[in-house]
Amino acid sequence: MHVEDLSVRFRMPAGRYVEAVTGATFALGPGESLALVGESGCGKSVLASALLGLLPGNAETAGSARLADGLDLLAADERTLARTVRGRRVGLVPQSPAAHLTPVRTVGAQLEETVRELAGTAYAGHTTEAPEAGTGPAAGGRGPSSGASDRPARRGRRHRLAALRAAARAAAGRAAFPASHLDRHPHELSGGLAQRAATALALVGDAPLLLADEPTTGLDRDLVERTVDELRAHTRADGRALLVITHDLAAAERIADTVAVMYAGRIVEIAPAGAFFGSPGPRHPYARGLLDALPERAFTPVPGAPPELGALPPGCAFAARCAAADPLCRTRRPMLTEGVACHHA
Ligand SMILES: Nc1ncnc2c1ncn2[C@@H]1O[C@H](COP(=O)(O)OP(=O)(O)OP(=O)(O)O)[C@@H](O)[C@H]1O
Repeated sequence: MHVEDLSVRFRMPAGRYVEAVTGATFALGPGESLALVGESGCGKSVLASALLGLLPGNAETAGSARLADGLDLLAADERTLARTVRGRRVGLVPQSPAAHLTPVRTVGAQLEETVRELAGTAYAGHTTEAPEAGTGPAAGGRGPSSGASDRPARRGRRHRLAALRAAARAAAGRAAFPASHLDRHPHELSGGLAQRAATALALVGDAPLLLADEPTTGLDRDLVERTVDELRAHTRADGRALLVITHDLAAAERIADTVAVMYAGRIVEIAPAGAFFGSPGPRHPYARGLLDALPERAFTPVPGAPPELGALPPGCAFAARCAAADPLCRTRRPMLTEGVACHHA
């Protein structure tokens, strides 16, 4: 996927705008994983929603987000997005698996339904309770179990059902969800298994791009690591691209090839994960501050708070919190140049 100059703003009353995302540019290839990190409210989820065509009515977008086959996600109409993008070209690993799964249905049933929806006609009719054409009373008064002429139809139906079950089991297997738990409801699952069930749903359509929006929120550290490792494995093994949106830098370090740091709606630094988390480290003062705030590092929070996205300052949005800011920073916005948007990096 190539995202070029993607911007999203929300129209507000009295002609005001909230500039949620401005000029985001990045590329993501097969087998690669990019982590988009930043504090709450910096525009990460809005960017994800833009890629899936899930923005509310007051949103205006600009720029492009092209998939390898040339489809621009920002320009595509709802019908195209619903029929060919969500689940098929872009799989979504949700923020809260428990909320994403339907509580009253077993995991197996949900997987089968997703397989059927995404596969279209291949499994059509498997849930039809009525007898198939030529087998019911209206077709000659014979019950479904009588006569020879209905056998091929029933065999076909049984075959489709078996194929559907097999496809659902295969998806569960790929997400390491145990087949023995397919008949359980979401509330009968541990947090880890619920996460795997949600990942299995995201993998059903075999989408070449996975989008994971805060996939580790609310999980304990062990589970974060397992979830992240599993997502990473799906990317590496199958040549998928993975876009992970997270405020969890430890998870980002574990999963990403590339890190993009967002601040106040803009990507302020984009760097290979090894250089960012290791040596020479981040170049943007905000990115350095994020790492220094980690308990295992200096444990020193970035002072102050980000600006309102509806009232951004004219210069660098981070200037008010930055120890190195000078008059240039307060008046002229730094552009992203060679991976960093800072006058002093
Ligand atoms: N429909 C909307 N109308 C106006 N502003 C909106 C709308 N949706 C989101 N925003 C604003 O866009 C900004 C970015 O929000 P977003 O949810 O993308 O942040 P985030 O970085 O994902 O934060 P979090 O981690 O808390 O989800 C926020 O200031 C939010 O208030």
